[in-house]
Amino acid sequence: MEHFYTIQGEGFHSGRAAYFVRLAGCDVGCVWCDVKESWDAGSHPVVKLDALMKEIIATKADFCVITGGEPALYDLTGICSLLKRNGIETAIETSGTAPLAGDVDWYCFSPKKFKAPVEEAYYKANELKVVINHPSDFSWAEEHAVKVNASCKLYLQPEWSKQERFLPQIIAYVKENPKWSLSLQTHKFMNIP
Ligand SMILES: C[S@@+](CC[C@H](N)C(=O)[O-])C[C@H]1O[C@@H](n2cnc3c(N)ncnc32)[C@H](O)[C@@H]1O
Ligand SMILES: Nc1nc2[nH]cc(C(=O)O)c2c(=O)[nH]1
Ligand code: SF4
Ligand SMILES: [Mg+2]
Repeated sequence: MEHFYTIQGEGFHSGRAAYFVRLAGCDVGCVWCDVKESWDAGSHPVVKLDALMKEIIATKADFCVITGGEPALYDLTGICSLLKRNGIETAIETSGTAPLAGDVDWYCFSPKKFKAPVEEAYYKANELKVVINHPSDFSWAEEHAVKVNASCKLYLQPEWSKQERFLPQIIAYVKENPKWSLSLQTHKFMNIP
């Protein structure tokens, strides 16, 4: 759908320079999704992998985030190995609803109520990032936290349009449950992609 060099705004790698590759197509359908225009893969142009790699390598990026849409719908073996061969670390942002084909260095798992994740998401996850959109999402987040591997980092991220309502609750929750950290979509505050 689009590709751009920016700052990772969310989660563990927040603040780090990152080249984003956003693949179009998603079958999850979150009501609050902030990139609904990514859902229809057919409405975006196909980009050749070698051309994309040239654009990435032309920057100083040492980190590439593959997102979407739902990037795990695609076989990412080729893009991941090309990035690795060029010394670029890879990360994926995924709802974990499809098994991942491709070797990534960082797996950010953001489960959704709208479609159940596959079991491999729980052991592959380096980071569990749960969007808080309803008071019941705190206990829902805990249901996933007990299933992820022991070294997985845990984040709660307010749904962007409900930040004013949920931020105080997330702050109080993280203070009571310090295994969780707060993740904000800092790129939106900075008005960068
Ligand atoms: C747009 S999604 C694309 C990757 C993948 N489909 C997923 O959901 O993880 C990227 C990240 O943005 C989060 N996100 C999407 N819409 C959001 C919103 N309105 N507020 C906060 N986070 C949101 C998702 O949960 C996910 O962690
Ligand atoms: N700067 C920036 N950071 C991000 N982290 C995750 C994003 C995503 O949409 O997957 C995202 C995004 O769209 N922009
Ligand atoms: S899974 Fe990700 S891209 Fe798909 S609708 Fe949900 S937030 Fe949007
Ligand atoms: Mg985003």
